[in-house]
Amino acid sequence: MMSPHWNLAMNIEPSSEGLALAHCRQHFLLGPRGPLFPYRLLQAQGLPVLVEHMLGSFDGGPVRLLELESPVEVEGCSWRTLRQLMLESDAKTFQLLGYATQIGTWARQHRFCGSCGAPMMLLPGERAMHCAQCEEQYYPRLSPSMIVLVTRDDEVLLARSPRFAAGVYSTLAGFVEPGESVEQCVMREVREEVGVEVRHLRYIASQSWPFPHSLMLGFHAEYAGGEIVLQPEEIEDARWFSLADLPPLPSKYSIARYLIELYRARRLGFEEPLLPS
Ligand SMILES: NC(=O)C1=CN([C@@H]2O[C@H](COP(=O)(O)OP(=O)(O)OC[C@H]3O[C@@H](n4cnc5c(N)ncnc54)[C@H](O)[C@@H]3O)[C@@H](O)[C@H]2O)C=CC1
Ligand SMILES: [Mg+2]
Ligand SMILES: [Zn+2]
Repeated sequence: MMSPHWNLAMNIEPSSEGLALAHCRQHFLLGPRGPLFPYRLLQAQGLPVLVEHMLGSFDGGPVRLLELESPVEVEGCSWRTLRQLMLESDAKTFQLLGYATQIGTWARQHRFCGSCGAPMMLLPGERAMHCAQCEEQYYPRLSPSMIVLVTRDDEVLLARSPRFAAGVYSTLAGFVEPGESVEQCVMREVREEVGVEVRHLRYIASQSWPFPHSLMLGFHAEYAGGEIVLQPEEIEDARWFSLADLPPLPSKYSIARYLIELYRARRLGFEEPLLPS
């Protein structure tokens, strides 16, 4: 597994040196040299900054996040979605942007206490917002989600959501609901989305996924019975594909892709892929 090249370090000395990202609702400001700007340069633009967070260090220098109220125009720059940037970035930049977008989303959504409505303050030395009235802490939100490759010998069950790029098929995924285990979630989501039963779940690996704040828990599961029945609206198509003849697959940074390539490698005796970090 690849290890991160940047470190979470909130206690970096405040100074106007280093780099910064400008983020607003899963969009980043993009300059001629990408999404990372000299901090001083961004500061000088008079941007509508909602909150500022120290993210950590990247290639040895501090990186800050400026969460903006709105995606204002900046000369010579444009706004790009995190999804577009995923396709254009190297792995470590995507990891930094994924982290930044999760912190930015949380910071934007937790300025006021959800219980009493009072303005909140950042807890010193922690990534948490604090309500003094309720004595309540709010940490960044994470949504556990399962993702599963359903297998039947040399075939795998892949599906399309109407949101996918043309031709792309992927594994099944879904959010864990209150009161259920991840294993129960796998069984339920597979039943709901494609109408089949699975058995012999095998946990494979996890991945932080910033769309918008999922923690993906990845499985392989064997087909146990039933015919494919598509869930209306959610699933546009689902089929069995032979490992020798797979359709276009999702991003190389996705655990979906990893789960498929890992199974193929194990069945057909190829070298195993690396888990995207
Ligand atoms: N990294 C990867 O390889 C992949 C990651 N994913 C991620 O898995 C997650 C779940 O996948 P979906 O099929 O979209 O989920 P899903 O099958 O549970 O359906 C999505 C719907 O669930 C509802 N929902 C329930 N709990 C929710 C929550 N905590 N947050 C948001 N919506 C919630 C909403 O109505 C939403 O429209 C998403 O974050 C998606 O981006 C999905 C496929 C591949
Ligand atoms: Mg789903
Ligand atoms: Zn409160």
